[in-house]
Amino acid sequence: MTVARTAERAIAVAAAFEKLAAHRTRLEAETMRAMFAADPGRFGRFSVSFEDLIFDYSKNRIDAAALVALLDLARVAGVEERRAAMFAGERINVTENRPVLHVALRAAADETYLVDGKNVVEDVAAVLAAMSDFAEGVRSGAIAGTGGRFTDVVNIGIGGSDLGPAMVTRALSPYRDGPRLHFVSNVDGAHIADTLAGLDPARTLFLVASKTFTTIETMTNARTARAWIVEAVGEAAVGDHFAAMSTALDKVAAFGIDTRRAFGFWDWVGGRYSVWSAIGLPVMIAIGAERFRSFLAGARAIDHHFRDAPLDRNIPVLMALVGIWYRNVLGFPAHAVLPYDQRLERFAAYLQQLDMESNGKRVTLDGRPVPTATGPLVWGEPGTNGQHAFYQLLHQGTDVIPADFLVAAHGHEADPTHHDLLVANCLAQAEALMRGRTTEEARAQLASSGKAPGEVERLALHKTFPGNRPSNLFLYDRLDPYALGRLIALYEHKVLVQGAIWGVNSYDQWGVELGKELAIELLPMVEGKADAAGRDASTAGLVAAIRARKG
Ligand SMILES: O=P(O)(O)OC[C@H]1O[C@](O)(CO)[C@@H](O)[C@@H]1O
Repeated sequence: MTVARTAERAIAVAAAFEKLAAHRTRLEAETMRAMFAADPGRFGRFSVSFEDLIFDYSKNRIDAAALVALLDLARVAGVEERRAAMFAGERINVTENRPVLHVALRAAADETYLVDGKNVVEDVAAVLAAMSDFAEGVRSGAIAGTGGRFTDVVNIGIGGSDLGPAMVTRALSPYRDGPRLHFVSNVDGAHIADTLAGLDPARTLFLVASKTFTTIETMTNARTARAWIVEAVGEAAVGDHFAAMSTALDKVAAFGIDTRRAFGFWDWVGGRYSVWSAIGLPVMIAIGAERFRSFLAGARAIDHHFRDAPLDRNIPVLMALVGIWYRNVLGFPAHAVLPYDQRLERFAAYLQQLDMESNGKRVTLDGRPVPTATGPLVWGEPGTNGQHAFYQLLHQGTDVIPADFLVAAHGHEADPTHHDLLVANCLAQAEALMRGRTTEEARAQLASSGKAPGEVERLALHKTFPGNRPSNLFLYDRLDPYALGRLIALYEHKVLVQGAIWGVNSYDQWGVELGKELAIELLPMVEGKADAAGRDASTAGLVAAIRARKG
């Protein structure tokens, strides 16, 4: 099976996009408000239920005919082939010559995922068992520091070795009953200094998380942590206070971490897809091995849905197609992620890496320029906070920014007062974006509030909301480990579908390299060990200014 884009396929994709342009012209004359008024069955037709999860995509500027055209695009672009190739363990990460098999990390024991003919599910199970022993040992106190039971665990990692576990442990705080967790990612010494302030070295465990075990931020922070332990409790204690998660176990050993405390994973796991692997160890320490397995099971349920559901009932496929419609057909540059859940405060940051590092690409699998726009800017904050910050622009700004709302029917707190208000706000925002308020309605409201006719006219346009602003809404019972696993997997598979349509490799990230290389070149100049001759005038000028200030 080939995942490369043949000339015939590129022509078919271009033709499918042309057809979509015709649907855009027709739908530009429509509003969602009118479509809802004309069709009481719209919610049923444009939503998909999976277990307790509802994916409502009815508040989008699409109709049945446009959806059919989008599904055709998915077919001609080879989405089904790319999906099959991923599940089959083919090397769909063509620039690094690797399979992409994060689905194997959450496989059931009786499933088979092959890499070069070998079923990797057994290896995954072995690491999970070792992680479980270690995590439960830390939680029970059987594995302790030189000063007794660990009170604090510090994960040192960045990107995929930080964002996943940090987001998930925050999201699942009602399920946390292990030691306190901290995450250090930034090379800015402030991050580790502020984190370690107040911690007891004798009761602190460090987890050094790095797929490559070469990332300069992580290695720098790990060395600082090591020095902190050595200074407080001595060189001999280092072994008791460190563990590591990596694909490079030789480098872990070279760093001086006991390989019995090193948890491995494989090069077919991308960093931004690695929270299900050993990189999830801090999550397991926080919530326990059993709940971690439930997190994996949620993702597995979505893997099966993605693999088996017909395209027109397939939630990740629909998420992707709606996104393609806005990005490529209507030309909207951004996508907002708006969880109505304070504990999902890191969710948008997590999705930024997942989506933007995956599909922020400009060439196709065979190295030609992509003929369409690719990944949008992904950003967001939890509601209701965002409502009092940037929603003004969402409602009345000159750009249209499609949004995903996420909300649970139940909160974890006993008193439902807050949660009911939260849910009402979430529904209200989605409704307001869709419906808007016409100038006539604004006038009527101003008049009924007693404003003089002149004031009514002066303010009516300011109080007009254009509406017709799209959103998806994910509703589920409760944000438990299983539900969170499902949500993340939905977005992972959305990325695959969009990457297949754009014809890009969603699984490399060469775009992060240049800055890293230049930082290494610039370091001696910042340190004053080399001069900046030959750099551009701005960089050289700034280096000189920094040197002058450092004295
Ligand atoms: O886990 P590592 O190898 O330290 O890499 C950290 C992060 O750096 C990147 O390679 C580039 O930013 C990410 O893809 C990755 O998640």
